[in-house]
Amino acid sequence: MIAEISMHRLVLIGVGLIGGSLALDLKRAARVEEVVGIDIDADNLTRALERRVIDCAYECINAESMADADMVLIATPVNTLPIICRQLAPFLTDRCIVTDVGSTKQLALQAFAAELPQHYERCVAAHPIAGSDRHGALAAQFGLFAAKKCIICAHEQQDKTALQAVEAMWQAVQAQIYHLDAARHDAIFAAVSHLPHMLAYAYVHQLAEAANADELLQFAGSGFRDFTRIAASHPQIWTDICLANRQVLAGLLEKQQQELAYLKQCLQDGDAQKLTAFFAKAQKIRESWQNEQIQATAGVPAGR
Ligand SMILES: NC(=O)c1ccc[n+]([C@@H]2O[C@H](COP(=O)([O-])OP(=O)(O)OC[C@H]3O[C@@H](n4cnc5c(N)ncnc54)[C@H](O)[C@@H]3O)[C@@H](O)[C@H]2O)c1
Ligand SMILES: O=C(O)C(=O)C[C@]1(C(=O)O)C=C[C@@H](O)C=C1
Repeated sequence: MIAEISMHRLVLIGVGLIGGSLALDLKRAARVEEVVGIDIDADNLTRALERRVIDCAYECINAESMADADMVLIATPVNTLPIICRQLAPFLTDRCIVTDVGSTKQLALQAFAAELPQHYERCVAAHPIAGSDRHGALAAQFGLFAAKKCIICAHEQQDKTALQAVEAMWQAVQAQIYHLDAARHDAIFAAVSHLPHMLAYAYVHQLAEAANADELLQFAGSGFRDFTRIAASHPQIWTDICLANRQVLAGLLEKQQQELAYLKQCLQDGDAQKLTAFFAKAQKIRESWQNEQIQATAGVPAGR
């Protein structure tokens, strides 16, 4: 059992879907007295204040916005981490913890090590496996992380109390903590998150490039909706993720082409047996994954 967390001031950099949702839950659970929001989008900050996601707003990192921070949570596109860490450096007190929520973790650890060497021990790389295709402060919601996994990629110089504080923060919003090495994390999420996003984007492009694209979209139903939901995700967020993980991802795209080539061959051969076997194997895997998800979330209060 991890100790409870109680913060006076949390500085949230990037007041969007993930950072905003975490702020809402921490405030509701009375684990933080004040959330300071920093974001480059002034309109987004206004919406965040209106929705009480944050208590005060700043458009830049400076002595005033960073004053008395117990923890800094970076929830911006992953490519912004190095510059944000560089900007933070002069304002971090010894006790302040720095953490992030980015979808790729080797880049986060590299940014912490390169830009915050004096503070590296108190930098904790984390990644909640929860989200949606929406973005910005208006998308922030209560209960987003309940019964969801949160991966922590601790490093070799990790300060134990900083690690425990970040674990306690995610436990306070009902996330389940898992630990992974950063390279392993990036390889896993290339396969189960980044690749499906690229495939959904590619498929939407294939439709859009057809001569009768409007007609195709007019008749698209729930199969189209379910397969392409994630193609509505924020372009900058996903450009950064895919580029940060490009090596593993390129290999997986190559493998996907082999799967498609196999399917094409089955069609050309009119091989119903092979096709059915292929679909049946996928169906079984998908069904058992779904059953495990249902069991894992059993008992989570409704409306979360
Ligand atoms: N969307 C998901 O499903 C999901 C899930 C888990 C983790 N993540 C990770 O969480 C992070 C945030 O994603 P999100 O979905 O909340 O995005 P979002 O677009 O909802 O929020 C990001 C916010 O960061 C702000 N921002 C961008 N650059 C900035 C900068 N240099 N300084 C300050 N603010 C800046 C944007 O204006 C925006 O308000 C990303 O690193 C992403 O990889 C996303
Ligand atoms: O639900 C979605 O829309 C998501 O894309 C969530 C999702 C995922 O791929 O599972 C996206 C990125 C993350 O880093 C974690 C979760």
